[in-house]
Amino acid sequence: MSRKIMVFDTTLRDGEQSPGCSMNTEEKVALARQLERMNVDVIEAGFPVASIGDFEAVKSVAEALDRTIVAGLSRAHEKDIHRCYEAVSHARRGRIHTFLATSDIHLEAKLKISRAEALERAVAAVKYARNLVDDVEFSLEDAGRTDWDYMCQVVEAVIHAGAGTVNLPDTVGYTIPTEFHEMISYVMNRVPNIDKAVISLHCHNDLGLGVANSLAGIQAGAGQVECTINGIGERAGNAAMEEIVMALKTRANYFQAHTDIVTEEITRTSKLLSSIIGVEVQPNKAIVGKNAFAHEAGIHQHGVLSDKRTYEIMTPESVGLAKNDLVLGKHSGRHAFKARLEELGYQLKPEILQTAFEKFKALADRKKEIFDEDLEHIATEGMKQVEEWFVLDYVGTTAGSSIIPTSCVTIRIRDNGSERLVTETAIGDGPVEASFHAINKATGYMGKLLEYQVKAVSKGEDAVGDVTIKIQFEGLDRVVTGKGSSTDVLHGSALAYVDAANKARLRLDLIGREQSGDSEEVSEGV
Ligand SMILES: CC(=O)SCCNC(=O)CCNC(=O)[C@H](O)C(C)(C)COP(=O)(O)OP(=O)(O)OC[C@H]1O[C@@H](n2cnc3c(N)ncnc32)[C@H](O)[C@@H]1OP(=O)(O)O
Ligand SMILES: CC(C)C(=O)C(=O)O
Repeated sequence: MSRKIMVFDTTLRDGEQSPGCSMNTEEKVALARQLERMNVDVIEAGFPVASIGDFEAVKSVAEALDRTIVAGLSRAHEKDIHRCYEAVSHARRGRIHTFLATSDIHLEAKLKISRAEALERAVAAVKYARNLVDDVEFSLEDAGRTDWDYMCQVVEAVIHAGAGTVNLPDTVGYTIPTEFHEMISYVMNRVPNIDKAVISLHCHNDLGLGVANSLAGIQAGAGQVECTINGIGERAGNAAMEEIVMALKTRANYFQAHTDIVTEEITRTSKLLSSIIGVEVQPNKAIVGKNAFAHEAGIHQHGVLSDKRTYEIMTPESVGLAKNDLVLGKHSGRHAFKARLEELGYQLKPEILQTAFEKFKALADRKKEIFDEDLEHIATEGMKQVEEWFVLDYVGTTAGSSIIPTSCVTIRIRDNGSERLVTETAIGDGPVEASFHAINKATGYMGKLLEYQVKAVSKGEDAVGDVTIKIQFEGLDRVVTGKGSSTDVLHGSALAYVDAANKARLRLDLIGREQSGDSEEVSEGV
């Protein structure tokens, strides 16, 4: 008999902890909808006490979903748990996920409390959460380095206190598969009330073993696995959902376990995430890498031509790689546009859809054919939803082998209902850098370029170039991602930089409001 394994997706929480992978509320909701379409069982949408923006995002995801359980994370503190409750209570099915570290290194060096005190706090946190909601998960942070007998005591106590799910994370990716299998088996066999809760796994990838450990834990009897799309997450990332799901599907007989994930949605979800965070997966990444189903060598090609099963252990179609031939163009209307976007996983609000449709028409006038990549790009642009204080009015550059690259920009600055135009000129090592310097001068926001990526998002000579940049602005606590696109790379780069400046301005505004205790509803844009 095949056991059902619950899939707990934490792309929007642990995944978002990857540097430069922050998402705004609109983006989180779009991804959450796609995750629901994929049929994940639980979506962890954020850490509500962390900021007003995170709270709003969890609340909005909770409101947007129809059937998936929406979880929020909280420390083992009443204030955190209550804030989490305020956000997840908007879901049809809300879960409070609370945690406390249990390894001696974390207890002694970080929390500075004894094992007995940690046990007491864990139980108190679960009881407090259970008074608010029925569905409570407790995580023993750094379980991978926790003493096994103490771990069993904590697991037994939190189940007794009302936790329906108990998570045993390998927080720092320290364990190896055989050892992790033994650890989970130990807990499953020793804890007397273990059948009253689902045991969950949450494996990090510091030694590249996140997926292997997750599969070992499933074999040992765990009923829930926590993971992220594309394996994004703190440090080296989390176990990649697509790899776990396809391993269980491809080796179903071996594992005698399955998930309810609609695997044909995997590619679409992976691409949606990449386009939101501006981070591509490596070409040789299992399941979702560009080369995952490509065959280059003659012997392989010969084999595949004879019978695909010689070199393919799963079909590209099973992960949603089937080619779509529907081409939209300038004669297409709103219905076809909306329908295709929905097929691609984008359900945009009517006002965003209208702007996206206008952009699509403008692009269709310039390009012969519009491909899915163009549509994905337009939809992602629409989801940015960042209030625009700065709008690029003009950018012009001069460059060549014997002139110093110089750029002139005009920025429209909107503030409190008024508008003014500011024009600045600057030089740089290249034309792109010159335009960034000129934008710094015009906006007054001084940024330093950390990463620059340009990619043709569609096919043909008239392809749209998608520019993604990561900028560290002075006075800002995090790196900001800016995106811009144009058939002209210099124009796309300037648009990306202005986008980043708008996000920096929004973030500084948000920090100002949090410091002044103003909890008026805002959504975080970076
Ligand atoms: C393994 C994981 O991924 S855990 C999740 C990690 N994610 C995050 O931390 C993102 C969200 N975090 C935040 O926004 C902030 O850290 C906050 C709002 C939670 C706390 O901010 P601050 O109050 O400024 O505290 P700071 O982050 O500097 O330190 C953490 C504090 O929480 C305590 N703490 C850490 N884990 C827990 C826990 N599970 N339960 C209770 N307290 C905890 C630490 O001991 C420390 O306490 P102290 O301030 O009394 O020394
Ligand atoms: C809080 C828990 C689930 C976590 O993220 C970890 O241990 O890595």
